[in-house]
Amino acid sequence: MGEDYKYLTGFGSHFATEDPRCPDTLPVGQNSPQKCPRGLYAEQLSGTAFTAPRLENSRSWLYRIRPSVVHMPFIRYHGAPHFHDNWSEQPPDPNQMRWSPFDIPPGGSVDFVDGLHTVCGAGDARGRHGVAVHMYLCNASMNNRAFYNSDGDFLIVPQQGSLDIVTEFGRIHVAPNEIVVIQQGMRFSVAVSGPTRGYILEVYDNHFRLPDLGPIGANGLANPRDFKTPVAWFEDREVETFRIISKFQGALFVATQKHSPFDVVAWHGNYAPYKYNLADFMVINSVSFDHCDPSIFTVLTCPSHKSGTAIADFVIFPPRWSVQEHTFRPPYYHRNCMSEFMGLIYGSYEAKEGAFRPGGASLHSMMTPHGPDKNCFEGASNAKLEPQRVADGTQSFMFESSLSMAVTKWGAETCQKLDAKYYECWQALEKHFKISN
Ligand SMILES: O=C(O)Cc1cc(O)ccc1O
Ligand SMILES: [Fe+2]
Repeated sequence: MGEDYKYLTGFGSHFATEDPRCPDTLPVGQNSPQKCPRGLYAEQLSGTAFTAPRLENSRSWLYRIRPSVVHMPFIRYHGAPHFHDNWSEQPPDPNQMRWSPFDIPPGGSVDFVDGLHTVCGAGDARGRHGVAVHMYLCNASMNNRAFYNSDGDFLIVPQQGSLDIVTEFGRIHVAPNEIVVIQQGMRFSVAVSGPTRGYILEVYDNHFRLPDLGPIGANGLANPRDFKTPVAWFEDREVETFRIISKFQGALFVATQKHSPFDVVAWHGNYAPYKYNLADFMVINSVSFDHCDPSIFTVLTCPSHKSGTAIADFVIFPPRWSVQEHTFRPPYYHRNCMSEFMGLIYGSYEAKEGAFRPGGASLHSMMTPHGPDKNCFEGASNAKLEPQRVADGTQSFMFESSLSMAVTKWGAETCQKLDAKYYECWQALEKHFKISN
């Protein structure tokens, strides 16, 4: 359970950690000694180009029982047929989309990897430019299997059921209302207990970072010290067949080996997975009037080369006080040059209390109009503007991308969750116009 897990704190820190069973394992004063302590192999995992600017440069040194290269050749893997990056399966569709909660398969034989389903995305893994949104819908633990993504990073948002994740860097427990980021190349294995569902934001271009705070100052929003990276943990386990599954150029491959890849006894560096509890987010908002843009709720951002424009932002709508005077407080009506994918962890979302439910989703594509439904508009236009708690007992979020995302065939048809009547929630909005004010 969660209590056994130990973490180091700080976003992007330069960590140094040894499994407590093996102190004094990290080489002192150098990375590649002629012989590593305890007969381990040294292996570097690079998260940026060797020559990336120092502030962005990320890599870690892993001291492991065997180097990762000890595996049989990769062959194609066909176990997760709905997990892909083919964005041309469906004709473009600019309509507002809303999905009912995605079904978790019955029984107990679908693990995290085989339960990956791509909903929408854009870009190209070969060009290292793109974004994808996936659901994981599973009910079984990965058994002698590990996964890594050669194409980009995963930001995982559990919605139902917690995940016990073994990584090369150590063990992470993550529950709904927490997120975990596992970057390109890191091997991990997910154990679940029962029906399990969540969302994944995958980015190809860059790693996630904390947003700049500008005039907010040095503190606020997601604070660096609340990000948690696991301490080193290893197992020295030989098995008949351990499968390493990789997503490479959008396709899945599997290689077998006869030992657990979770054999890193100690590691140091600043390229490591981390988790974050959304309850730790310090919310900033208007205390006078008007509705701030949702960027005030940005937890993490994956920047593009265009200044201030994200490949994808991870934005949350946390429980908070709403105090604005003479203001329409819910989200405004909106057309955006970005794509907005939203999900709900629990509770309801203030702009649409109806059929947007936990484990479901919505997509408002580029320039597609959206905003409060009729009930929300009428209610908020006439509400007494007292200080009020909003979003209590709820947690919704948005993946906002500067890329124009296409919906997969699974997202549009196979999942059978797309609500053809979503548009109706706006049709009853009345004309209130009077030429005399
Ligand atoms: O519900 C949405 O569409 C997300 C959203 C929230 C908000 O507070 C302002 C703009 C916006 O797009
Ligand atoms: Fe919006």
